[in-house]
Amino acid sequence: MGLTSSGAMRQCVLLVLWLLLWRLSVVMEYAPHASIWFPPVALTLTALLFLGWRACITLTVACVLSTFWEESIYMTGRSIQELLVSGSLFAMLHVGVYGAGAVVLRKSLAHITSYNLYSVVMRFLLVCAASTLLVSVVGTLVLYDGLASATLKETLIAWWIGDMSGLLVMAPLFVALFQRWYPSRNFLSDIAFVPIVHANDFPYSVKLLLTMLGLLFTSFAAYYFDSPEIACFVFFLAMPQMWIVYTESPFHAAVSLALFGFTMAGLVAFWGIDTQAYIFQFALCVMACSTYFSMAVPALISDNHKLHQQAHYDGLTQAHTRQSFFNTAEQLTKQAARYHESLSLIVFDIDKFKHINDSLGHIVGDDVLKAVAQIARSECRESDLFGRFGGDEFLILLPNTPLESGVKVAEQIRLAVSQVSAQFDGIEVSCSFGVAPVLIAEGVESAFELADRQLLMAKRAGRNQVKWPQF
Ligand SMILES: Nc1nc2c(ncn2[C@@H]2O[C@H](COP(=O)(O)OP(=O)(O)OP(=O)(O)O)[C@@H](O)[C@H]2O)c(=O)[nH]1
Repeated sequence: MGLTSSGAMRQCVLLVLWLLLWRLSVVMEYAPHASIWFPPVALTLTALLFLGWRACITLTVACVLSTFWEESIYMTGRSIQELLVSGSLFAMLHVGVYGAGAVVLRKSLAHITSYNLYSVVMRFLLVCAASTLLVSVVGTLVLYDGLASATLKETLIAWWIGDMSGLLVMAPLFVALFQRWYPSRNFLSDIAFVPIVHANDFPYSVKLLLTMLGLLFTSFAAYYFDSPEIACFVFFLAMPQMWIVYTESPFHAAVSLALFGFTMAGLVAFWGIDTQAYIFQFALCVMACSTYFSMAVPALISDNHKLHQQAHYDGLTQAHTRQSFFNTAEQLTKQAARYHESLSLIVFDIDKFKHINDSLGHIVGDDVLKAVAQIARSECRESDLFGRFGGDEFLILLPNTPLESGVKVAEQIRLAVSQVSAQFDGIEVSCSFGVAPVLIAEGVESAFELADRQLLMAKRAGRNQVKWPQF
């Protein structure tokens, strides 16, 4: 019952929202009955994508109601029967063609990743262009006096551009919103990346404000000077939009595009610059296409960052992986040679860790590993290099540290590890340590062999102790 009523509620929201968007589109009416900014089409495609045939009835009702509403605005004197026929034809065309578009897109949206983003974008753009062209041609010929219409060309082009810009600009935002309502659909989930940005980047609101001010200024100048050349400056606003695309989430990019579309439609209507409306609409379409193709770049950067993290840091303990540890240690050794500094290497291993795993399970074992790693790190300096050799064995490279100081650090860690026992209901947790100096001429690998031998001696001597070579 709860599900049914929430489903009915969503259908009502869909109906009201569609009609409101339809009413808004009238502000950009360019030719009789054709607006060059028609956002309800994006809601149609998205609803059909997510709800399939369940959206058809609601959208059909919306199309018929909009025909009656249109009549109340334009008073063309059509009878109720004529309005019903006209509304039904509009609904069949609108729902039928965009429904077919939704079927084509459904599969590709479910398998979208940053690697195939460009091909999905290409498919989306083709579906947008083809479906809007088909709807506008058939719609103009069937619904508005056919070839005899005195405004055939104007109506057709306005209808096509209006539907196309509405679809291009609003569909991603609606997909993101519907995704929240219907999480099981899982569209776009693989490109829900967090962009990598510099700490000193400006906040989203500033970028958005800049774009809106640019739009306000350009539209005012186009109105004031009544100049299509000046209106062309709107293409430059692709720059702040690209800034948003590269540094913000895909959702933020979709919001800014939608906001740009709505504000632009409002400003063109407000200033009454209908003659330049096409320039603004083309700029909007170009901006939308650039936005989608450019999204691949931050998505790939984000993927790259994730891969880099996985390659360099162990997922469980956040210590450097073995490979990353030895690569970085090599660099630090070269630096130490340059400045005639000493380096020490600590190798340590949890005592009888197999027993902890076997008696308490691997999940607790993992928690012990994490806790030991955290304690060891807390005893180190920022400049020390902490790595996981594998299993329960860890490595610490201590720059600018002679062997005696390295032994002291190992001893501190050994004492601190006893705190871990308290965290795990008194399980005995201890570690054995081997410490060795890193001799510049011999490198880190041989220091590791030496320290590892000391660790073995510590194990043989009864564990929970630190061993180092006596020179
Ligand atoms: N929970 C968990 N266990 C791991 C992980 N990696 C390795 N191990 C286990 O850690 C244990 C390592 O045992 P060893 O170091 O060989 O021996 P030990 O029991 O610690 O004995 P000593 O080192 O001689 O004190 C093995 O049982 C591995 O299966 C891990 O990521 N998580």
